[in-house]
Amino acid sequence: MAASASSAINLSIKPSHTPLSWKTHLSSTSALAVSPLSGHRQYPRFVIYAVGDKPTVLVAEKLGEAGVNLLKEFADVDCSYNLTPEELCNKISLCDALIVRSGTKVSREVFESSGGRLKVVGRAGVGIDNVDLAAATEHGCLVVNAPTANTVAAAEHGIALLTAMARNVAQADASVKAGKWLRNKYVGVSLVGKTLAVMGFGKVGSEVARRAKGLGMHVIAHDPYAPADRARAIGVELVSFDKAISSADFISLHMPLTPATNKVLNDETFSKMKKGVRIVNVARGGVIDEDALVRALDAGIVAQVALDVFTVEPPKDSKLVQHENVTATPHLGASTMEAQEGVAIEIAEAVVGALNGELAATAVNAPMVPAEVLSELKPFVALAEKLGRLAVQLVAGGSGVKSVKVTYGSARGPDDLDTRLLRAMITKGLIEPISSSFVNLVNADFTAKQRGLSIAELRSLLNGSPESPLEFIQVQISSVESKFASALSDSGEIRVEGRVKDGIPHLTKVGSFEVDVSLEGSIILCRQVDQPGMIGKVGSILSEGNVNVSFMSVGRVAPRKHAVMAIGVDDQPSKEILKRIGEIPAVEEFVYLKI
Ligand SMILES: NC(=O)c1ccc[n+]([C@@H]2O[C@H](COP(=O)([O-])OP(=O)(O)OC[C@H]3O[C@@H](n4cnc5c(N)ncnc54)[C@H](O)[C@@H]3O)[C@@H](O)[C@H]2O)c1
Ligand SMILES: O=C(O)[C@H](O)COP(=O)(O)O
Repeated sequence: MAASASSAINLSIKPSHTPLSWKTHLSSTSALAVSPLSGHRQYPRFVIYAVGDKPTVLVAEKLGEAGVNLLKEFADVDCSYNLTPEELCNKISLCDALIVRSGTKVSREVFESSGGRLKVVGRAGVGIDNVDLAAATEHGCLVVNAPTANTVAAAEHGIALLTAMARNVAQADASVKAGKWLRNKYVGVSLVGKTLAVMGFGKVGSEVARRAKGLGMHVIAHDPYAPADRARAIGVELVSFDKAISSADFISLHMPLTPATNKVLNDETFSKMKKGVRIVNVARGGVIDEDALVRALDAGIVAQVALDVFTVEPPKDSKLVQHENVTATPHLGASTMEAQEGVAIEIAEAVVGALNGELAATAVNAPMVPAEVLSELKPFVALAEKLGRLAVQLVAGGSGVKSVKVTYGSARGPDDLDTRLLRAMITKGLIEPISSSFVNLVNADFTAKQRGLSIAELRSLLNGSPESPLEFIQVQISSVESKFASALSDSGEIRVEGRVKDGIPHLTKVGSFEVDVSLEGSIILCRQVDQPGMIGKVGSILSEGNVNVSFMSVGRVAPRKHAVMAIGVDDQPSKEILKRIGEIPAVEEFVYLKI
């Protein structure tokens, strides 16, 4: 019985017409592909490769050996470093996955050149500012990163730069090697008791803070999104941006490069800093306006800076790098043996998993669905796509679909049901039969929006056991004509509804007729005047055409009135066979639908 949630329409799930159904043959569900990596769950709808096929992975920057070996167990691996943008674009149409570090620009042209083959970009590291995410999403290409394995390495490099800068290690080393002995020139400053402002209190920032506290520094941090309890646990005060930069003796940058952080250190913000401030940047070069930094160094506002990252790498502006108060390293933050092995394994597992159809835990441009949730939802995900496919094929002149309403009937509360995956698959089912678009979890929302297709999701909160995540999914398409008028609900929308039975998706309602047919193979829907012998007549025409019937079900209003017969068929009936079904006198309308 349906109790309507505040956002849900009030649905009656009490059968209005009793379905009569029997099964002539039920094929077993196809076996799941086996991953070479143990412990990975498989999700057949996203599997891209048939058994025996090997995808090709292009590794465009040096990757730790353990990661390359892992990739080789599953894929043909092409390690080609230092490709020009043109060479990358030329190669990419032969690749299913691409792995890069920060040195390769994965531009829109790369996605456009891939001809739809590129399915995954793996960023062997944290920052994804070198990947055009919008273009990736538009092309249905998943982007994954390796966000944890280089955290400690980056934090250690930040501390190395902080201490080296304070004691002029790099400059003094160069002068000794040049035969000089300048003990008075390279007098440094102490760290103990000084205030360090950590800008960006994420993984690296908090590890830097922890270490700086160990050096006796007073640490404050600015991060609009950081949880206060994490800061409290480390003994760090979270403060505003202005307070952080104006009270710091040292500033260490650890935020991502985003439109909000682009050139966040500029003439105006330098002018708010304490005279003689010292700055470390192991985040991204673009967070500093480099011309303004040279001015601040020349004016003595900034006494020293230590830079691991630059707006353009390698840096072209020798004025900054050559400045005597600048210590520079060539983007070495993640470059320890340990971090590179860790990152390589992290990204190889993510890429192989994604190519195998798993939803990556480190997906950057797709919803992350925990494995337990995924395994529960798996049969409903298949149902969702099939209902989308059926519904759109019922539209007369398919491409006019603009407004779709999806109702999820569930005894679970709205917070316990993540529908993003279901919505994506319904979208895939709605769009793919009527277009040449390739739709997946990554680009489903984008593709729907681009086509002007709006999908409204509603919940029907049911009483009963919440053991199963869903009882039914209903897809309704409004403001269209149907090529099978019986699929229209009383309110004039095309309506199909399905359930999962014994792990298999079933069609359970068409318009206001209750049916029960397993969603495998294809379906013939046929409206007839309910009378004896109809099932036999249709069945024998199909058997004369050598069409194997897998399932039949009749939903009727009342005995001897209208009925809708749903027939599951394994083989595609010829036009002649379909014509003969249409010619049975009691048949009022029929439609053949590919699932
Ligand atoms: N130099 C290197 O080799 C190297 C190595 C690792 C990471 N990094 C870079 O370091 C940065 C941090 O990496 P992470 O792993 O700690 O990432 P993270 O996502 O764990 O942390 C980033 C933090 O920045 C915060 N943030 C976002 N916008 C902000 C803003 N406007 N102001 C202040 N804080 C803001 C976020 O809330 C988050 O807490 C990234 O830019 C990454 O690319 C560089
Ligand atoms: O964002 C990152 O992970 C770091 O900047 C490391 O970049 P890299 O992989 O090029 O060393």
